[in-house]
Amino acid sequence: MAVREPTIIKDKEQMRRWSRTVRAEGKIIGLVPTMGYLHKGHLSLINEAHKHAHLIVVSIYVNPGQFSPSEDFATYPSDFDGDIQKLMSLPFDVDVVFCPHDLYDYGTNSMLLESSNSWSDGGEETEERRGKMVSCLEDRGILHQTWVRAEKLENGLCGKSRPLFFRGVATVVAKLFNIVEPDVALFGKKDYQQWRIIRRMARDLDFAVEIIGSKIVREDDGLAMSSRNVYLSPEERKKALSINRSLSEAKSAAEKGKIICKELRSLVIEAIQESGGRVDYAEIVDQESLEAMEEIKRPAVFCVAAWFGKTRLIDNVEIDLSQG
Ligand SMILES: Nc1ncnc2c1ncn2[C@@H]1O[C@H](COP(=O)(O)OP(=O)(O)OP(=O)(O)O)[C@@H](O)[C@H]1O
Ligand SMILES: CC(C)(CO)[C@@H](O)C(=O)[O-]
Ligand code: BAL
Repeated sequence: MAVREPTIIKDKEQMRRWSRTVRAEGKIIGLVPTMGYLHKGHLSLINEAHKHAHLIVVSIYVNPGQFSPSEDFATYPSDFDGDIQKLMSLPFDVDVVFCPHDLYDYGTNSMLLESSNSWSDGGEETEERRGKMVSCLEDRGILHQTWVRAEKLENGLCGKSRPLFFRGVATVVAKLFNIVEPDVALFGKKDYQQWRIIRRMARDLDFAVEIIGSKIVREDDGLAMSSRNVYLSPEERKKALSINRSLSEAKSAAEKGKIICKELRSLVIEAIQESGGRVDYAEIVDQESLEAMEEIKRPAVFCVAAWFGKTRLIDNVEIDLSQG
């Protein structure tokens, strides 16, 4: 069990002061960015951070910049007290929980924060403006106008159905890096594309942060842990097992020599559809570039997103046939 409760920091200046003070003492800082409602997947990232850093910061922030107005920003699950209890159950101390009220500049439009679906400039809400792609952030009226984009990596997979998602993720992670100034940051490979984009961003923009990807943590029955699993009915949850099951079958088939991606994709798509899921995508892509491939001849990752009822789940499996 942890000995000390984490210090809760809500203010970004205070967060930066804390980091700079401990850095001056020679401490290595590890950051684990999250949106809260912690589960064992998050705790595994924190465990990993503990191996690489002297001090650990866990951020909890549901970022309006990465949700579209039709997504679940307003209802995203949260349980702050439960999260702190889970952190206290770790065999070491988490030093800081950084949970800013907001990370964006709403200027004089702060009132709009309270009501969604409002435009920032008081202009008329026309169909044309509604049709424009906006995140919850723009929908609520902000002064923010600088975005980080990984122009190629963000296009496929989740980027197709969530066109502004990775812009929001990369930007908020860049902000967190600038505020917390960590030496190392941990991301889960469950969100494979996100992890690759953050790595690329850190490299392209010279962030002095080592980005570590951590393996997917699963429930005993194989379902990838995810905060959104809480939305699933017991029946949908059972059906959702088809994702991991079919991905594992596809990996075994590839290891036995079935390397044509079209065939492997059909196997997974059919299994998910038969179980009652709706496939958003099932793609086999290069692990680095995330470009689709026709045959598995280099390290690949098979990524899936599928809907079960109103819940969209993602999962993936790495397939590297050179690993014997
Ligand atoms: N099962 C998991 N195994 C490993 N890492 C995970 C797992 N689930 C989430 N993470 C990682 O935890 C970090 C914070 O993720 P987040 O707070 O969005 O949780 P989540 O469970 O992925 O939520 P959501 O259901 O909204 O996708 C991310 O780096 C994410 O990849
Ligand atoms: C990385 C992240 C914390 C940025 O908001 C979020 O996308 C998540 O929880 O995976
Ligand atoms: N786990 C990444 C955050 C999201 O899917 O909204």
